[in-house]
Parts: sequence; C-alpha cells; structure tokens
Amino acid sequence: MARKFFVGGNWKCNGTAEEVKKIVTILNEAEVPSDDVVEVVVSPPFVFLPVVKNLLRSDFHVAAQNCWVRKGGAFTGEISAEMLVNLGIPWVILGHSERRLILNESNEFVADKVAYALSQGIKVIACVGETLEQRESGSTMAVVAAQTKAIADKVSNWVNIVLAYEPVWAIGTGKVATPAQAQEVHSELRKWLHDNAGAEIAASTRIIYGGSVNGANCKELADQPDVDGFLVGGASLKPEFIDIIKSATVKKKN
Ligand SMILES: O=C(CO)COP(=O)(O)O
Repeated sequence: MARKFFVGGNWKCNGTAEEVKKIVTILNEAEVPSDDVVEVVVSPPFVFLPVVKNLLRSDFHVAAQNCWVRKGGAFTGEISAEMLVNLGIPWVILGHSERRLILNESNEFVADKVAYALSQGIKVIACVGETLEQRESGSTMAVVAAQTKAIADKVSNWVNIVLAYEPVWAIGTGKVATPAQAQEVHSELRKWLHDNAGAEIAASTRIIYGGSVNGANCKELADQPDVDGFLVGGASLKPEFIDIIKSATVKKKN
C-alpha cells in the first residue's frame, strides 16, 4: 500500500488570535500539490482549534496537540477525546517529547492515550525520539523501540496512526538530523514494526521526521525512502511551511 506523504504543522504554545488568522490566510492562498499527493494537518493550541477549523481550506485538516487519557470528567484543565470528536477535530498529536520530558508522560501513559483516542475515532500522530544523551550512549534504537512497543502493546490496528520520529536534540535547535541519520532510524523503526506488528503494518504506516525541518532542508530529507513526511514546529508558523508541503513532489518522482 502506497504511503501518502504527510506534513504536520505543530504550532505548539504560540500565537494570538490575529496571528493564527494570518497563518490560515497564508495556507489558504497557497498553491500546493493536491490532497491525493500530500496530507496536510495543522495543530494549533486548543483554544484556536474551532477558529482554525472553520477558516481553514477543506483539503487541510486540524489536530489537537494532546488529549486526556480516558473519558472526560473531573480532570481540571484537561480536554477529552470526546470533546475533540464533538468539535469534529480528526487528529491529535500524542507523546510529543515536550510532554514526555517536561510533563513526565511515561511510555505507558502515552500508549494509553493513543489507544483511547483511537477508540474514539481520532487519528493519532504518535511521537517518539531520543535525547542527545541517549543518542551519544548508543541507545537511540532501544529508546524509540521501547516507546513504539508501549503503543504496539495496546494497539493492533495502525491504520489511523502516523509515527513521528523526532530526535529531541533536533527539536527547536536548528540541528536537523542528516538525511542519513533520519533514514537510519526510520528504516529501523519500520523493521521493528515488521518484526513486531507485521509486514502489512510496516509497509503501510507512515513514519515522518520532525526536528528543525525547514524550507531548505526538507527536499533532501523527503528523498529518503523511509521518510514519509514531516512534523514541523517553528517553520510551520512561517510561509516556508508551504515549501515543506511541496517537498511531497520529491517523493512522487521516486
Ligand atoms: O517538535 C517539533 C514538531 O513537533 C519540531 O520542532 P522544530 O521544527 O521547531 O524543531
């Protein structure tokens, strides 16, 4: 099964109502490959989800940046998967390293969130990735495999999951992984899926790269056989996000 190129824009905790509308205008006016070629999903902070969803062109979609691990209720400050469904939000980003590391979300907690969001019909961008220390100690693959295994232990259907490999040392640092570094981990992750979740899941699951992707480095990364798209932070708030979306055509030529 062909893996459609996927470009996500993670706006993180940024933006005013005015800025968000400006970004949406830029996206709406952009000429990009059709949604047969590239799936584009942008992820504003919760409070801006309704406005972005209402204003955004219909071939782009929205994602929440998190959701609660189970059914909603007495959980002050949380947003439930049911609420996202109620607002027609089709995607959620789960397990971002900023939540794993700053808010201490464990592999199991992230996996429970993934399983619950999927059970409610929400598609998931599930993030994995190693810190610089872990990379330097040679444990990159052990770390991302453990993060992926926690999810695979709770989820058998991967149709609605996009796996995002985001090395922590590359996020927001300007130190992008080289195409070879990204390809190495992506192909090992695909092999891990093959051996542990099955050949079909390995062949069809999109594995996207995140960490200092920009308009200048995206094409070379997109050219790697196991890089199926991107999860973009800083550059997703800028017009160069359009160039990153267009890098889908590099893939199409292969
Ligand atoms: O964390 C990221 C996307 O989720 C990547 O962030 P940057 O593109 O700003 O490095």
